[in-house]
Amino acid sequence: MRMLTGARRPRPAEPQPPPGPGTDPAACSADPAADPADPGAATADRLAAAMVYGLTAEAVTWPKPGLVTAVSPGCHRDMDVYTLLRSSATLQPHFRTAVVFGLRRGAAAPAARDFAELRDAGRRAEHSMLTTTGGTNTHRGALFLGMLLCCAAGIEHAAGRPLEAEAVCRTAQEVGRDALRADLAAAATGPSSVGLRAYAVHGLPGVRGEVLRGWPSLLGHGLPTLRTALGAGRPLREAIADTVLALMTVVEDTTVLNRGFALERLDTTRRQASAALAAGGTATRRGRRLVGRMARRLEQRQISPGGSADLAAMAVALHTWQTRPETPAPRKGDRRAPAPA
Ligand SMILES: CC(C)(COP(=O)(O)OP(=O)(O)OC[C@H]1O[C@@H](n2cnc3c(N)ncnc32)[C@H](O[C@H]2O[C@H](COP(=O)(O)OP(=O)(O)OP(=O)(O)O)[C@@H](O)[C@H]2O)[C@@H]1O)[C@@H](O)C(=O)NCCC(=O)NCCS
Ligand SMILES: Nc1ncnc2[nH]cnc12
Repeated sequence: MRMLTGARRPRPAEPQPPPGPGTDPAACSADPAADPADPGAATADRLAAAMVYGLTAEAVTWPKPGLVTAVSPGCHRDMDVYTLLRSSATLQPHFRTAVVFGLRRGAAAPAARDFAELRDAGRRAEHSMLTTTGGTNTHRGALFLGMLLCCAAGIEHAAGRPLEAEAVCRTAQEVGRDALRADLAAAATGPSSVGLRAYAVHGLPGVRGEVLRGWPSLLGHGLPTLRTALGAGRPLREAIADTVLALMTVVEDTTVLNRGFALERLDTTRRQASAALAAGGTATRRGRRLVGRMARRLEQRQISPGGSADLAAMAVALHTWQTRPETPAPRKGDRRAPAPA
C-alpha cells in the first residue's frame, strides 16, 4: 500500500475468510503429508519453501526504487521488510497446497479444471495474508502468481518432467487461461477490482495479462537478467536488484498506475528503469547513481512498482527450482555494507 498524503487511511475492517472448506490448507484432505510414505510430501515442502525463499530474497534486496527493501520502506508507510517477511512465512502452507493440487490432479485432469478450486484456496491465502499484516496488501500479486506456478510445478513433477522454467510457466498459463479470459471479458460489467478497472479504462490486462500472454515479462526479461547476472558471477543481491529493474522496464503494473489510472506513471517508471539499466544497472557507478535518482523520484510521487517485485520473486523461485532445491549460497561481494537506498 502506498502512503496516503493528507487524509489518514481508515483502518481496514478485520478481514473475513471467504467461504470454503476450512481455512487451514495444511489440513486439506489432499495433503500428502497425511501419508508419510508419500514422496510427494517432500516435493511439496521443498517447492513451497523455494517459493517463500523467492519472496524473502526479493523483500530484502536493495536498491529497488519505490519498493520496500532491507534498508528502506521505499514509498510505503504501512509496511516494511519485516511485514513482508511475516507475510511470506504465512504463505508457505498455501503454496504447499497449490503444489499438492498439481501433484494429485494435474497429470490426470485437464489443467484448467483445477483453477476454480485453486482460486478458492488463493482467496483463503489472501485472507491469511491480510490477517497477518493487519490489512496491508503485501503480496496479492505474488500469491496469485506463486500459487499458479506451484500448481504447475506439481503438474510437471507428477508427469515426470524436470522443473524447467519455461515449461512450468506454459503449464501455469494453461491452468489459468479460461478463467482469466473470462475475468477480462466481464471487466466492463462484472464486479470491479483495480486490475479489472485498469483493463476497462486502458485495455491493460495487468497480472492476468502476464499469465495469459505466456509470462513475457518474467521469461523475456526478469529470468534472463537473473540468469545472466548470476552466470557472470554477480552477487545475488545485485542480480535480483537488476532483475527488478529489468522487469520495471516492461511490466504493465497496475500498482504503478495508482487510483487515477495515469499511464504517465508507468511511462516514467519504465523510462527511468531503462536508463539505469542502460548505464549498467547496479554493476556501475553511473547505473547506481541513476537508480538512486529514480528512487528519490518514485518516492516523491508515491510510485511503488509492486508487480515487478512480485515477478522478481517468481524469477528467483523458478531459478531455484530449476537449478537446485536448496537456496543459493551468498557470494563474496554480497558482504558489502548497505548503500543508501
Ligand atoms: C487475479 C487477481 C490476483 C487480480 O486481482 P485484481 O483484479 O485486484 O488485480 P490487480 O490489483 O491489478 O493485481 C493484483 C496484484 O498483482 C500485482 N500486479 C499488478 N500488476 C501486475 C503485473 N502486470 N504483473 C504482475 N503482478 C502485477 C500487484 O501486487 C503488488 O502490489 C501490491 C501492493 O500494491 P499497493 O498499491 O501498494 O496496495 P493496494 O492496497 O493494492 O493499493 P492502495 O490501496 O494502497 O492504493 C502488493 O500486494 C504486490 O503483490 C497487485 O496488487 C485476484 O482477483 C484473484 O483472482 N485472486 C484469487 C486468489 C489467488 O491468488 N489465487 C491463487 C491462484 S489462482
Ligand atoms: N518489496 C516490495 N515493496 C512493496 N511491495 C511489494 N510487494 C511485494 N514485494 C514488495
